[in-house]
Amino acid sequence: MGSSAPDQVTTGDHPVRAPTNTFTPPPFTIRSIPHLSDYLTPTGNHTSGGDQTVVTLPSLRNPIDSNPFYRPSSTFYISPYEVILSSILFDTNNPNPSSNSDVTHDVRVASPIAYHRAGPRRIINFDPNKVRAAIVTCGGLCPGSNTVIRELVVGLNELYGVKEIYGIPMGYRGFYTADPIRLDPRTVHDWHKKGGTMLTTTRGGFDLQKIVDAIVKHGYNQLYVIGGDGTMRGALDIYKELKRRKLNICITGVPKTVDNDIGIIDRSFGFDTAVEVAQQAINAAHTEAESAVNGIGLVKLMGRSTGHIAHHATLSSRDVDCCLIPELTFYLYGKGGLFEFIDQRLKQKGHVVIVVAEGAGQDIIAHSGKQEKDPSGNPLFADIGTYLKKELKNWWDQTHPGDQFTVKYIDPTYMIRAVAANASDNLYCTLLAHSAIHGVMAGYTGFVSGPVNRNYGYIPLEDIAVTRNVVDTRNHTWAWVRSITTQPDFVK
Ligand SMILES: Nc1ncnc2c1ncn2[C@@H]1O[C@H](COP(=O)(O)OP(=O)(O)O)[C@@H](O)[C@H]1O
Ligand SMILES: O=P(O)(O)OC[C@H]1O[C@](O)(COP(=O)(O)O)[C@@H](O)[C@@H]1O
Ligand SMILES: [Mg+2]
Repeated sequence: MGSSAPDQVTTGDHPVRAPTNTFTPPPFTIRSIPHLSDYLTPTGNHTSGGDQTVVTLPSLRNPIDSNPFYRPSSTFYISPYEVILSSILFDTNNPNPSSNSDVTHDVRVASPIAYHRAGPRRIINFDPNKVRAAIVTCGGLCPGSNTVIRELVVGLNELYGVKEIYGIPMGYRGFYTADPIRLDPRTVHDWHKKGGTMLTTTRGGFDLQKIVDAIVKHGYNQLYVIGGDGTMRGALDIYKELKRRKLNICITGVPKTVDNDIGIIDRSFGFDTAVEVAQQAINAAHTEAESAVNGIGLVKLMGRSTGHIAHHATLSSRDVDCCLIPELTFYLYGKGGLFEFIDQRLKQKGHVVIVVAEGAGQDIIAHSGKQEKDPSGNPLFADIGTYLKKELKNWWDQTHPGDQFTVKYIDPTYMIRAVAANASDNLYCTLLAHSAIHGVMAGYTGFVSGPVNRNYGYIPLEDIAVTRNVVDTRNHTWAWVRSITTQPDFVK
């Protein structure tokens, strides 16, 4: 059988050798981080709500200067001029990629955003002896939350000498319903080895005025909020209210989401750990399917509106025949559908492993009534796993009556997030916590810390609250999934 020759390239568009030339990157826009001095005068008198109050923002040398463990070098402190680019890919042949409609989804952008670099500042705006820090965890569990809490407590104490640190139980509602827990390095010393959150967490209960009133009542002046997309939207509201009331209180977010659905940052902490634990479920499904006659191993993984865990678990495993995520529309019956693919795969190798994200395929499940929501307003989805299991059996009975067939459905749900962080997530949590502390001690507020192109930056809460990180099914990593699984693209 003769092989056909590849198409001849006749244009000069794709030179064989990489061209070298000079290239001027497009201009980038620097995102400023809110600072207390935006609405408080550093040294003077200040009017607040009709009352004459004196607000002083002290300018102090960073106490790390005199910390015997650090010996800061000339490059130790981060200057306000150091920034990180959000996009580090450029098409040197097309400086204005957004003008090309074929690449509108491309990460190469005409005008990248730049974020300020995270890290210690030479001058700080808090007297460590007057800091009362509060730490709260909100939303679902995520491996590493306890590490972030631990490192916030230890970092505040050991880097800056802060002594008054409190944990807020029960998430946002805990500000106005629960007694704070005093935290010190001894209390938290082994928390990085524990899953969950030692502070406890809840969904819902976000009452802005009650929360801010409680913050004022307790005299907190630094707020560290660990949570996901919902929590960050709440933190933005708190920041705006603190600013409206002209309060000398900083708030920062530490982005936590096992689903990895927060945008701008490279990935969220706990995600790596969750993908690692998901391998155990996929391995079990593979073993069960392989040992059966016409065996199907079906694994449902977390991922409410994004399929990152399923996507990465599939790429890591290599045993998966089909990966279904919320970003991918699919159908079961007919040509090019899931069941046709499964039929072919069973004939080829006798078993099939399917990984499905919990938010996938909601459109194919018949719904009755209105969408249920959790106390935070997140949609509560129908169980795609049990639905697929039932439909698979119906389909098989109709198309292969009497033939052996087994579906083993594994739903590890909370097992992938209710674990302690792995080594790389633990390290990541430490850097996040320290970045947050350095920013707040320098008077920055309304920001989150996170890795942007592998450098830690400060990103305004305003930006984080509106971005979402979804799986791009048009890019190379999804193409890689398809090449591993050879699953259909479900285009009718
Ligand atoms: N749009 C919003 N504005 C203010 N608070 C919110 C918003 N969305 C969620 N929250 C609050 O943030 C907290 C956590 O939200 P949730 O969506 O459950 O988890 P996560 O932050 O992990 O995504 C809850 O207390 C919820 O009430
Ligand atoms: O049953 P719970 O605790 O509400 O959590 C379930 C949800 O939590 C998640 O892990 C996401 O949680 P967050 O948005 O809080 O990070 C989803 O994948 C899942 O749907
Ligand atoms: Mg969320």
